[in-house]
Amino acid sequence: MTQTTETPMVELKGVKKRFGDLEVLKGIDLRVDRGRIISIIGPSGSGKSTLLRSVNNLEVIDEGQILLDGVQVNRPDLKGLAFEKHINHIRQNMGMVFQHFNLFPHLSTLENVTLAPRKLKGVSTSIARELGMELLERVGLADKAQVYPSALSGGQKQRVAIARALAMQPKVMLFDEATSALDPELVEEVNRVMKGLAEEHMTMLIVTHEMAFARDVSDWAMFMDGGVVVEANTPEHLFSHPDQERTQHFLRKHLGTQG
Ligand SMILES: Nc1ncnc2c1ncn2[C@@H]1O[C@H](COP(=O)(O)OP(=O)(O)OP(=O)(O)O)[C@@H](O)[C@H]1O
Repeated sequence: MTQTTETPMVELKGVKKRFGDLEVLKGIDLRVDRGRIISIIGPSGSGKSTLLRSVNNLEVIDEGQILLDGVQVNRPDLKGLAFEKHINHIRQNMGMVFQHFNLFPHLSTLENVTLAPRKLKGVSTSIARELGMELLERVGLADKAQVYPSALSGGQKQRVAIARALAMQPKVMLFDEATSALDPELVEEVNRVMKGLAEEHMTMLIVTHEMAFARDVSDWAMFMDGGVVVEANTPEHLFSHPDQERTQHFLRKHLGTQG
């Protein structure tokens, strides 16, 4: 990707992570400029989720550096409350969407969206509701504001989860297989919302098994295998004529059915 002198929105330098004897990330470098969309693809177990979860410190890395807009996320020098304060501040700037929506079942759709701005940012209830309704409108669910999650389809739940993540007005959105748990007919409605964010130049890191979506939506695509970045390039290049045999083999298997 063309490098600019601008501070990257997200930067990883030599990131390593192990679980016991298993080294899952073996020194990852990545630079994501403002407004860019990066998709991360690769076989199951290659470390994609661990990488994404490390970005907002849901996994604590063993070595290397992660920076958000120039501010170091991992801070092994900070302990206890000082670290809690630091990481809470960082997380306010990152929206994360998981495979399983993790909505609060006892809160309405609108309350799910307004909770974090009210509790973490001290936004007044009326302003939070106004913003919440705008976001529900944006994901096409304004008419479901008063409904509880149990009455929503998987695709609708995921769209609420996206609205909830956007409510903190994050600098970057992280998507960890956001459509993997959905029935095929519900995938498109979530993809549409993600494409809308891409058009608005939201910075996004997307871990996905959907090759066609990754090819269409991202500015840069990264193929991981065995905890390393095997190959990274524009989606046009990576998906059409990958340089590495491992990438070719993976895409032959996956694009054959989805492209
Ligand atoms: N908390 C954990 N404790 C121990 N091992 C873990 C933990 N989380 C992940 N792993 C292991 O780390 C490796 C990478 O997992 P990760 O979930 O990052 O892969 P992935 O590429 O996202 O896979 P998938 O596409 O199946 O989600 C796997 O071998 C997994 O079993």
